Order: sequence, then structure tokens, then C-alpha cells
Amino acid sequence: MTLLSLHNVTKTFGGLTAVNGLTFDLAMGETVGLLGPNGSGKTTALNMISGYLPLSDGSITLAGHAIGELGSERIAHRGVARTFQLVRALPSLSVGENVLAALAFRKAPLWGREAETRIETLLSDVGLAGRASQPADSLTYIDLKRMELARALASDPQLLLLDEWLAGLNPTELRAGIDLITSLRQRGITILLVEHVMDAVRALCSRCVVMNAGTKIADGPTSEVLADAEVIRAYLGEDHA
Ligand SMILES: Nc1ncnc2c1ncn2[C@@H]1O[C@H](COP(=O)(O)OP(=O)(O)OP(=O)(O)O)[C@@H](O)[C@H]1O
Repeated sequence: MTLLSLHNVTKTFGGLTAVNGLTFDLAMGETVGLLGPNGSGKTTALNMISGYLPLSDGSITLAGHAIGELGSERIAHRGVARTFQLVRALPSLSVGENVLAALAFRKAPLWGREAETRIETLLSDVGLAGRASQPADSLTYIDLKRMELARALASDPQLLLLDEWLAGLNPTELRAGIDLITSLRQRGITILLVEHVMDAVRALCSRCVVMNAGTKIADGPTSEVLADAEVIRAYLGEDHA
């Protein structure tokens, strides 16, 4: 069953077409990579799916309902959560308070004892068990990313958009990060993953959509897409095709 559907989605900034007629579907439970060289429009696509940017043209549906006209809060309430390329934490608060802020903005907000229990579960799910009282600004980079993921999971999303969540991790952290995303996939969360770390893409994504200069140039099984001459050319230049 299709969860997310983009049809002819387009975004222009003045004279620049950042996303040009993007069309693809995500099936319920799929983990799909959204790939492409720098500046190809991946983050702009995530921004439109999550309602942070209005569409210039086209349509987006979630479980059959049009969401292209809704703002970010209403889209979040329909079960779409995301992480950002640059982690958006509240550094002056504790780890638990950061997650509490996300629980408070859910469609069904949680407070008090119920919230405390949920915070512990969420932190445990992302590998931060028992760390609720730690100041957020004392976290290492990977733990900050784990906390951001806990905040995204606070809304019990059916669709999770990860924008380079694995970027900047060392090999050990990367392994842990891949395992963590795998555990989310096993829980049935549908994931759209913008990622440049190809080992992670191979490990996590059965399918990839590739963009270049705003346009989709490939969509298919990961191994086929990564061997596609046009994709290799887009990433590495003419000499490598
Ligand atoms: N708010 C904006 N205003 C004007 N131009 C923008 C804006 N956001 C993105 N762009 C432009 O749109 C194009 C696509 O950018 P986008 O960030 O979506 O690419 P990307 O594929 O996510 O790149 P990266 O892999 O480097 O994150 C770029 O040329 C970028 O400069």
C-alpha cells in the first residue's frame, strides 16, 4: 500500500528550479534512499514533504490525503517526522526536556508522569537510556543526533524523513547508527533517507531515488541504481561513466 506519493512536485526560488517535476511513491514500511550530488534538490524535497516549504507546483499525498497545502505542524500531526541536516536542539535544556518539548507538540500531547515514562522509552530506543537529566549541550555529536531522533520519534511517526542523519560519524558510530535505523525499520516505520554515505545506503535501502539538478534521474533497486551510468556520471563526472 502506498504511504507517500509525490506527483510532479516542483519548487522554484526566483529563477532557480531546485526541484523539477519530482514524482515517486513510497510504500508503507519501505526504507528508500533519496540520493544526488550536492545541490540536486534533496533537502528542498524533504522541506516540501514536511511542510517547511510550500510547493510551487504538483501535489503530495500521505495515505491518500493531500498534504501539499498543509503547514509543517499539521503534516507532523498526520504522522510525518524529520531530522535536520544541522541538528536543531535546545542546548540550554536537558536531554529529557528536549524530548519533552517534542512530546508537548504532539497531536496528543503528553505531560507529567506519562511523559516521563515515554521520555525514558524514547531515550532507550535511541541508545540514550538513563541520560534524561544530562545537559543537551554536553552531548557528543552522535548523542546529539540520537537525541534529535528521539524528538522525531516522540510523535510516533508513520513516515520518518532523515536528512543526512549519518553524516559526520566515525566508522564505529556509523555502524551503531545503521543498526539504530534498522531497528526503526523493523518497527514498521517508513523511512526516506537523504544520505551521502553509500555504505549506509546499501545497508539500509532496498530502493533509491536519485536526483540531479532538481530532476529525478533514477528510481529502482539500490544495487541497480548505484551501477547506473547516468547516476555515476552525476556523482563523479563524465570521466567515470
Ligand atoms: N531557501 C532557498 N532559497 C534559494 N535557493 C535555495 C533555497 N534552498 C535551496 N536552494 C537552492 O536549491 C538548490 C537545491 O538545494 P538543496 O539544499 O535542496 O540540495 P541538496 O541536494 O539537499 O544538497 P546537499 O546534498 O548539499 O544538502 C541549490 O541550488 C540551493 O542553493
